[in-house]
Amino acid sequence: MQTCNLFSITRCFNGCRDHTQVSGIGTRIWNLSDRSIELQIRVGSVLKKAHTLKPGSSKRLKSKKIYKAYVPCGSGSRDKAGAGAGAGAGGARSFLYYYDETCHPYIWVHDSGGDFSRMTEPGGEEGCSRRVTVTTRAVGRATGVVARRRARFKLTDKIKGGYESDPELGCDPQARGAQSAMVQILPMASTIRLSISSFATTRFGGCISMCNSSSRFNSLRLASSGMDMDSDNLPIKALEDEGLGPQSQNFGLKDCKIFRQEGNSKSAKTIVGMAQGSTTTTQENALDWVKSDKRRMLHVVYRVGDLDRTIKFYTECLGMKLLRKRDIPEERYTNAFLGYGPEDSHFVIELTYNYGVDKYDIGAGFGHFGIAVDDVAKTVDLIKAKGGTVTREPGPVKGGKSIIAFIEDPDGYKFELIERGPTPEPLCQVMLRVGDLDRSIAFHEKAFGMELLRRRDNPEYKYTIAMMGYGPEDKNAVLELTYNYGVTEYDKGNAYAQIAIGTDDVYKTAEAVKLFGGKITREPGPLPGISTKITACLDPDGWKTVFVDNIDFLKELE
Ligand SMILES: C[C@@H](O)C(=O)SC[C@H](NC(=O)CC[C@H](N)C(=O)O)C(=O)NCC(=O)O
Ligand SMILES: [Zn+2]
Repeated sequence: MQTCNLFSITRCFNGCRDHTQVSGIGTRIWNLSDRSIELQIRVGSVLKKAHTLKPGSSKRLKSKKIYKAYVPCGSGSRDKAGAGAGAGAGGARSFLYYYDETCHPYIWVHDSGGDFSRMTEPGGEEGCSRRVTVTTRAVGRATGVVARRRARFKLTDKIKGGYESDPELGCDPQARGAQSAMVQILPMASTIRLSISSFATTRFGGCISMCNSSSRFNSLRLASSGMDMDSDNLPIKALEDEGLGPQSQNFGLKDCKIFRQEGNSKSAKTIVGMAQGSTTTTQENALDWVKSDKRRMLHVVYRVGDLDRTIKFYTECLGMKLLRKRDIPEERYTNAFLGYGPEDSHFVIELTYNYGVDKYDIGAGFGHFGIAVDDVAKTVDLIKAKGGTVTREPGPVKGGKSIIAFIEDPDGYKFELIERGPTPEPLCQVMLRVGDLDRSIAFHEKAFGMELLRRRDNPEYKYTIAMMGYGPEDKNAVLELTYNYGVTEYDKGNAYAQIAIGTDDVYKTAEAVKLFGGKITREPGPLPGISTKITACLDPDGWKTVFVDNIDFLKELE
């Protein structure tokens, strides 16, 4: 875990009271590290500005708005999971809000994926304790507040130490003595999960800010102790345990050399170690959440060249029902949903017909869809009678006992017919080929919260399969991952699109995906034109999954 040293100072007027800045004064961000960093200013996920701060240099950001500043901790660094939190160049590791309407050294509010924290100071008195109310709320992208929680913090200022003057700012901090703020965080709310990383001034005068790969799964961490606000002992305890006593919670500037902190390597290592510990905490929090999230495989999406041709085959040969169709002329495509039961309780197929496109390349990575039938031979006979294509006659699977057969639909998609007793989920498999089975199992367990239901190695035929899903294989649709010995990559073609999975929180889901090595290809938020919140991602093999907000999904079906 690398630390970076950022320090901000802003124009103040007199004493340490909350002021609304005169417009145009702005906030100055210092780079106290020994390497250039890129300061990325975004609104939402849109990169508005990028500034390169050389060591010891600073940049004044003129705004009265809350900024979300991406601060890559070390150029090119990536967080442990290998995915940067932001899309920014240089491997932005975390992004921070800062509030530029206070003349106090900044408590950087770590934030990720849409949490929004605003510090407001109800006009404290100079040099005395003040209450800082931090209101955190999880907001969807411009979709308003999802949840609002409050915590009240007691900020006790002790005026001592010294600012370096900053002629540019015209604010001569010397004139009013320096500031350093002792912060005692007395959380009033027991459930708040807020990640505040801070400028912790070590006993040796260094200003160190922790840029941990923050995520929604963080809890409050001063120096990234990973302490959860829910715990009785406060972060202060963790720091004391590490010999970083109360004085280490200065948010202020005491002894802080503006241009180069003389931080003590020991304390830095300690804090870094704590930060690494907190990354584990973060991952543990994410795992817990992912496992507790209400998830279900909703539908599999793929493209066909003739919608009516496919609908006819699926209904007449495979016994599916046409559940609904939707035409999106402005986007020049039509969807048809087919399955063996209603979408609010069954895994279904979402066909996509793009106007004028009658052929797709299925590629080599897509394997098959699995359909459980009570009599494979009978089904095969029906398909043959309808002129369908049978590519593998009914019989026991090679190296196993299950009776299977393979057929192809009009576009060439393979369907495995699997002989099975009555099941609530006849559409029971999506088989995709992967290049590293252990990597794929771990990813689907951690990032998707799936369970490894079955793993079967077939050395005779040089392949291994793993069944992953959210419930028993005979009652739920599963993702069948197939590894062929020695094959690490497949051409994915352009026909198969993705699986859609339901979730209670697309924002947290996206964070967990990033945390465990997935790539977010569509930031969480509402689809244009409809309010359904989704996020899209790629797994380590490049297979796409879309997560859909459970409540929005049901509203779409109404
Ligand atoms: C468990 C059941 O749903 C299966 O899909 S296993 C079927 C078996 N799979 C493979 O052979 C996978 C490896 C293959 N090289 C591939 O990449 O698809 C299969 O297809 N067996 C064929 C048979 O005739 O039994
Ligand atoms: Zn299969």
